[in-house]
Amino acid sequence: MWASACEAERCACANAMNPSLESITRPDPNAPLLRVRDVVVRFGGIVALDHVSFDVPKQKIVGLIGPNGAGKTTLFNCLSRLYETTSGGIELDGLSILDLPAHAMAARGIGRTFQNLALFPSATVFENILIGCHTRKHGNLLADMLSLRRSRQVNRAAAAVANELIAYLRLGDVAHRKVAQLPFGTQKRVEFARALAMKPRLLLLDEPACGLNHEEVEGLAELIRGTQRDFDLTVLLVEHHMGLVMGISDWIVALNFGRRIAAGTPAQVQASPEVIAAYLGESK
Ligand SMILES: Nc1ncnc2c1ncn2[C@@H]1O[C@H](COP(=O)(O)OP(=O)(O)OP(=O)(O)O)[C@@H](O)[C@H]1O
Repeated sequence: MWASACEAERCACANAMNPSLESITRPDPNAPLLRVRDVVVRFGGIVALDHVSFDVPKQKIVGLIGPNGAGKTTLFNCLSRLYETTSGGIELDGLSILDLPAHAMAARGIGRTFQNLALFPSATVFENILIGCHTRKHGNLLADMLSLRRSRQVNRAAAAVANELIAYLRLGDVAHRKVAQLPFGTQKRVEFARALAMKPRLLLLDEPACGLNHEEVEGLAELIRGTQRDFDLTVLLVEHHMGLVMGISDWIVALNFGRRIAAGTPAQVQASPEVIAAYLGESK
């Protein structure tokens, strides 16, 4: 929906800094958006991720599965820069993210939802989504503060994006209600909208089906597919709900005890003896 605008904005910034950089840094359109290479994370004696490697191709939905304690959340936390890797590399569009702080990830194009919602419960739906719009902003803050006109323009643009997302996610009826007063399924849609407000290229969804009923999970599958298409998104999805993850993913990566045990299409991964053993509790 607006990925091309983001790309143009990014190129304009790069050219303004140094025109000669454009030819050097021009992204390969066929390269994966995300590369995870040989990532190790240790917590004392626990090896949460053990030399994990995989790619997430542009504009695909990739599911990350594995039994409890497999290392899925640890990997998400590395991608959000909430955890440090012990070793290995993570690149977004060919550039390492490992030297960036967590607060820079939205501007870099990574948006995220959380397993246990991370909304502001006493703020309204509109305000929560507006926060997402401002989270991504990476212009010249001092110049904006000094210019009332510019600041008004920025706020108007953010409000327009928030209202667009409220309409897209059919949240119009509750736009000015406090999030704490809303059912859990609706709160999940608000968190989804807030993540989209950051205009991510890579959207990380952490167990979006958790706590939803059967009907809501069906709606969620349509929402993820539709959003991926309409916003040209690349999605990495951690999910225990096998019906959802197998139904919507183009590619699946399976972890167990911190190791990658399978990667392939949903059919290939479902047939993998290592995956079957891991879910039956037979794997080491
Ligand atoms: N901050 C931490 N400190 C110590 N150990 C941790 C920490 N975070 C995760 N671990 C450990 O790392 C391993 C992987 O945990 P992680 O939460 O990543 O698994 P998961 O696949 O997300 O599990 P679940 O599906 O239950 O959420 C587990 O053994 C866990 O106890």
